[in-house]
Amino acid sequence: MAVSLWKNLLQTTKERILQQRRMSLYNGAHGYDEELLKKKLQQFAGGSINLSKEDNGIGILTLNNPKLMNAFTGTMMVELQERVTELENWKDGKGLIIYGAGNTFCSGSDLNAVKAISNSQDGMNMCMFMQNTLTRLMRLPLISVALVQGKAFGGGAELTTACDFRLMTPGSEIRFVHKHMGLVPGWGGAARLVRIVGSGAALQLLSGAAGVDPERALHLGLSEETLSSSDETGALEEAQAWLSQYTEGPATVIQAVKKVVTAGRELPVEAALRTEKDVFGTVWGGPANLQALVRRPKHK
Ligand SMILES: CCCC(=O)SCCNC(=O)CCNC(=O)[C@H](O)C(C)(C)COP(=O)(O)OP(=O)(O)OC[C@H]1O[C@@H](n2cnc3c(N)ncnc32)[C@H](O)[C@@H]1OP(=O)(O)O
Repeated sequence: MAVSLWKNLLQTTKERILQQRRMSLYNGAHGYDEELLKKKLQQFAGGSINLSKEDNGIGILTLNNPKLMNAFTGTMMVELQERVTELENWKDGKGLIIYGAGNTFCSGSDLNAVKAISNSQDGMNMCMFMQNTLTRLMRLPLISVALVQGKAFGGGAELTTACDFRLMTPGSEIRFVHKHMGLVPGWGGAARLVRIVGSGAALQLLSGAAGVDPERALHLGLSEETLSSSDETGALEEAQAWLSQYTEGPATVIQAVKKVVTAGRELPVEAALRTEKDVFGTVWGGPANLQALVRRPKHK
C-alpha cells in the first residue's frame, strides 16, 4: 500500500515536472541552465513574493520589497517562479490579483543586481528565466489582474502585460522606461504589449518611454478601468469586486473559459479549435453542466 502510494506520488511529481518543461519556452536545448541561473539569482537577496489563496477562489500575489519600490531582487524572481507553480496546481483557483506592497506596483529589476550581472549572457539568462515564469503566469487557468497603484516601471510594466487585465488607481503610472536605461524589454513585455495595444502604440510607448496615466491607459486599451480608491485596502477591495464578476461559478468552468481564450490568443486557429474541443470535453456532462440541465435556467 505504502509502496504504491509512493509510486503514485513519484509519478505525479514526474508528470508535473515534465508538464512545466513543456510549458517553458527555454530549456537545456537553448543552452540555458536553469539551476545554475537560480544559484546566481539567490546571491541577490531581499524582499519576497507572497501568495494568499482566498476561499472565493481568488489568489492575491503581493510583490513585497517596498524599500526599493518593490524592485525585483534575484530571490524574488525565484520566489515568483515557485508561486506560479503553486498556482498551476491550485484546483479551486479562479482568479488572481497581483499588486505591490506599500501603495506602489513595481519599479522593475533591482538595479543593484542588474549592475552585478551586466554582461550580455547573464542578461539573456535572466530574461529566459523571467520569460519562462511570466509565460506560465499568463497561461495560468486563472483570470488575472494587475492592480497598478503608484508606479509600474521597467520590468514592473512588463509584468502587468503578463496579466489578462490591468486596473489602475488614480495617480498611478505605467512606464516602459527601458530606453532611458539603454535597454529594451526582455521579460516578454514588448511581444505582449504589441498584442494588447497594437504595434503602433507599442512602438510609441517603448520609443517615447513616457509615463501612461490611467486616462491614457484606458484610451489605449492598456487598462480596463480606473478604480476610485488610491489606498491599498480600498483598491484591493475594488479589484476583488471587479474580478468577481468574472469568477462567479464553479472553478472547473472558469478555468475552462480561461483555457479556451488562452488557446485562441496564442495558437494558430486549427490548433485553437482542437484545444477548444478538448476543453469542451472536460465540461460537457460535468457536474455544473448536469446541474444546469436539471435547473433549466432561462437567460433573460
Ligand atoms: C528587463 C527589466 C528591465 C528593468 O526593469 S531595468 C529597471 C527599470 N527601473 C528603473 O530604472 C526604476 C528606477 N527608479 C526610479 O525611477 C524611481 O526610484 C521611482 C520608481 C520613480 C520612484 O521614485 P520615488 O518615489 O521618488 O522613490 P525613490 O527614487 O526615492 O526610491 C525609493 C528607493 O527605492 C530605490 N529603487 C527604486 N527603484 C529601484 C530599482 N529598480 N532598483 C533598485 N532600487 C530601486 C531607490 O534607489 C530608493 O532607494 P534609496 O532611498 O535611494 O536608498
